Formats: sequence, C-alpha cells, structure tokens
Amino acid sequence: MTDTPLLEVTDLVKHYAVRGGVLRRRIGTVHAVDGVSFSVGKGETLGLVGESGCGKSTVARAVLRLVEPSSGAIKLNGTDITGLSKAEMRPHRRSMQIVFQDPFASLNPRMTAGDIVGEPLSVHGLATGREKQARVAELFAQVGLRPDQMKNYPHQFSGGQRQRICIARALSLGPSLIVCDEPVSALDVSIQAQVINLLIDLQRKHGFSYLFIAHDLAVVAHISHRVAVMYLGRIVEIADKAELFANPRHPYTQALLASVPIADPKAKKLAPMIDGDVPSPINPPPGCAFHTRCRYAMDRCKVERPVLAEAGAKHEVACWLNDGTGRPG
Ligand SMILES: Nc1ncnc2c1ncn2[C@@H]1O[C@H](COP(=O)(O)OP(=O)(O)OP(=O)(O)O)[C@@H](O)[C@H]1O
Repeated sequence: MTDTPLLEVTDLVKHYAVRGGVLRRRIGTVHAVDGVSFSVGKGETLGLVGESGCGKSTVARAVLRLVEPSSGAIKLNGTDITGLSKAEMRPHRRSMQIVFQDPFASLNPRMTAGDIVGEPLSVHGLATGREKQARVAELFAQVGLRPDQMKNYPHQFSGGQRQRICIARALSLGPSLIVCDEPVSALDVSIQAQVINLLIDLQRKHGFSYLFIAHDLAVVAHISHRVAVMYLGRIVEIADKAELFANPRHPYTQALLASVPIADPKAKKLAPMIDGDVPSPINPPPGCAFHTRCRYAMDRCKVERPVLAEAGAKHEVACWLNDGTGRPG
C-alpha cells in the first residue's frame, strides 16, 4: 500500500427526484447518498457496510460513473473523473470493474462462459483469436474453473461458479479497482467463504483494490482492511478493521456488531439491537439521521448534523457523543 489513494471520493451526493400525479410533478427528493467522503489505498480493501437502502449501491454506481452524482468529486489515481465525457472515461473504464450481487442476472444466458469472459478483451481491442482463447483459459484457471468449462452456458454452472465467471470477466482487463456490490449475498453460506477467499487470493496476486459492499458485517470483516459504516446516505464511522471491531464508537456500529454472532460466549455484548426501521430517505430526519433510533440521543443530535471527526488512530466517527472519552454508555 502507498500513501496516494487509488480512489478518493469527496462529498458525494446523489439525490433522486420522486415524482407523482398525472403530470409527474416532483413531490420529493430521495437522499440516497448525502455527503460521503472516503478513500481506498492501492492494494487495499475498504468494506462499506450498512442496512438495505442506506445508499451503498448508489455509492458503487456513482464511483463507476454508472449514475451521475448530484455533486461531489471522484478521483481515480489522482484524476478527477466526475465530469469526464464518455470518450474521456474510456481508458478509466478498464481500471474499474464491478462484480454484482446476482451473477445470473449479470451474465448473458445466450453466451458461453468463455465468450462472456473474453468479451471485454474484444470490446477494448486487446486480444483476438487464439491469443484471446489462451487469455480466457488463463482467467478461468485463476478463478478455479476448468478451461473445458469455457464452452458451457451460465445455466450449466452453480451459483458460486457463476460468480467466479463474473470475477474472471472483471479481471480480464487488469483493473486497479474492483467494486464488489454484495458479491456473496446470493450464495449459500458454505460457498460464500470460498468466493471471499478467492477474492483475497486474487488481490494478493494482482495488488488491486476492492471497494467491498455488503450488509453483513461478518462478511465485510473477513476481507476488509478498513471498514466504513453507512447509515441513511452517510458514513457514520470509518476505521481500520481491528480498531472498529475492538472500539466501535458510533451507537449504530455498536448495534451492528452486537448483531454479529460471536464465537466466544464470554465476550461482552456491546449493545442491544436497535429498534425500529431505517427512516425514509425521502425526508431524512434532521440533525443526526440515526437519532430516531439511538438510545443516547441528546437534544443537539436532533438538530445539528455531526460530521466525521477523529476518534482515535485512523478512526473517525460522526457522533456528538464522541468527546474522546470513550464509547457512549
Ligand atoms: N433510480 C432511483 N430512483 C429513485 N430512488 C432510488 C433509485 N435508486 C435507488 N434509490 C433509492 O435510494 C436509496 C438507496 O438505495 P441503494 O440501492 O443505494 O441502497 P443499498 O444500501 O445499496 O440497499 P440495497 O442493499 O437494498 O440495494 C433507497 O431508498 C432507494 O430506494
């Protein structure tokens, strides 16, 4: 890892208009992502965790320029890619790849696995004919598939194997960043660890970075070097993995950790599970978005939005209880 981040996201905002009525007038705004900043170092994995609907996928799509941010900046290797045209984005597209949650939905059922993995090589004019076949066979081997499976169609593979095809396709262009959006959530628990271990091995071999998105903290913990916790469009806490697990400062992170099954029965439970549902992102609560579910909420939390502030070495938390004296409670 070096000091220059591979990916730098600054104040990313993505709002969607909610329209209604016959005239499709704007009747509200979904605050899907509401001022998110983070960086991912070279060879590093940043885990992005949070409940469904908190904006994780929107961050992923905005980073890849699959959706246009409302505001904010995204830098890849020091280049601001936020305002680049389609043509200007082309060389950067090779550097950034994505692995989606549902491998079946992201694979063309009418193409063979070999053609799927080789397609990016053709699109970018990098290899044809025998050279392409050899490269695809090599990619198959790297993800633990047999070269003779290149002729098979997606439905002839298991769920875990289909995700391996998606990973091989993502690897084909030699990316520096792979965004993994819930890559194992659709897989059996027994298969999840195999795919995660494959991703870890590939990173060791190739040195690329992952932005790894999941709602399951246990999954994120296994692969990440650092973890960012999202709640209702904002990052509420970010720290090195070991630090976050040993010393969670935000009440929401504490609640998430308390819900992860722990192997040691004597280990202290940090906090009871939080009650209630995530509020609507159409009218997010003022102040700290978590105050409606937080048992430590003070008057200030209801009106003033906390920003990420230092809470220890390489540890930041957005919570008014963070006065440097320890975790709330
Ligand atoms: N195209 C869109 N138009 C309007 N609202 C959207 C759109 N895409 C996402 N949203 C809303 O933005 C919010 C964040 O969605 P997003 O998919 O980023 O969350 P998530 O944390 O990835 O959740 P999940 O894991 O369920 O996908 C949600 O309330 C969602 O309904």
